[in-house]
Amino acid sequence: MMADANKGYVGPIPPGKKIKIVFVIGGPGSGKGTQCSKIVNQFGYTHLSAGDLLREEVKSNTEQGTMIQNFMHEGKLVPSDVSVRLLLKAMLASGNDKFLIDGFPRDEENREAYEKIINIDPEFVLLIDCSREEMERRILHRNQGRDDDNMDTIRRRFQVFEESTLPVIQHYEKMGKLRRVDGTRNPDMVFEDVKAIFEQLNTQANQVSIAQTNPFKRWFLHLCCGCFDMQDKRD
Ligand SMILES: Nc1ncnc2c1ncn2[C@@H]1O[C@H](COP(=O)(O)OP(=O)(O)OP(=O)(O)O)[C@@H](O)[C@H]1O
Ligand SMILES: Nc1ccn([C@@H]2O[C@H](COP(=O)(O)O)[C@@H](O)[C@H]2O)c(=O)n1
Repeated sequence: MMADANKGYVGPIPPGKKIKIVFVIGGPGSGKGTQCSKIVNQFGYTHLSAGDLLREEVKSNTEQGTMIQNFMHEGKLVPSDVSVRLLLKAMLASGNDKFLIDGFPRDEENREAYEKIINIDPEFVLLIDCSREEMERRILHRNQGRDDDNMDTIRRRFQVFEESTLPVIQHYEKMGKLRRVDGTRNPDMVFEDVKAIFEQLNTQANQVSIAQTNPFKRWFLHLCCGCFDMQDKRD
């Protein structure tokens, strides 16, 4: 039971502190970063983009930075232990207890490394669904000077999404953790659906905390909405 006792706790984060993780995934240019900024403003999460953390590391001019740059230039996935450790470091530095992890996990290896190193079950996985033509159009108009926003690399990034990320999506779908939104509409319309998903999570969390603190309300909630059995998995 030792491993279970540590499950969910990241390094010096005190045991008992509840950490909320939401993964945000979708194809390249589907609007993950755009929706994450809106979620941060409204719901107070810390936004950690795996791609941004890797781009920051490239700027460090270290051997690891050069290795990362080569992978990114080819549109390939950087070895998972590198991206997971960058995420862990950023989580520890943030002081927040709610994280949006954007662009992660991108493949089964990412997911397994996360489960080995961080191992906090995501509350849910938000999938921003978008057609390939629309994603391509957005990336080609993005104009942020990204080294990987060129046609050759974009093609490779789409291939990685279709071959490696789809199995991760299927995994979370089977677990009942996937929340899919139609990302082809304008950003505010997409956010309406995203907002509803986060509000539902808050409502569930409130019901659980009321249920845990007050036996009468616990019984009452049981009668009203059957949430008596809802348990925080990490308790
Ligand atoms: N719903 C939308 N409708 C139209 N344009 C959008 C929408 N969402 C984002 N965009 C634009 O499309 C481009 C890509 O968006 P964004 O960077 O948020 O996508 P992403 O999924 O994070 O991309 P990547 O995976 O390549 O980092 C940006 O220029 C952004 O302004
Ligand atoms: N889990 C990840 C995420 C990203 N990468 C690399 O970064 C590139 C850009 O990612 P964006 O999310 O910013 O589009 C991506 O093409 C990969 O090269 C990664 O390796 N692992």
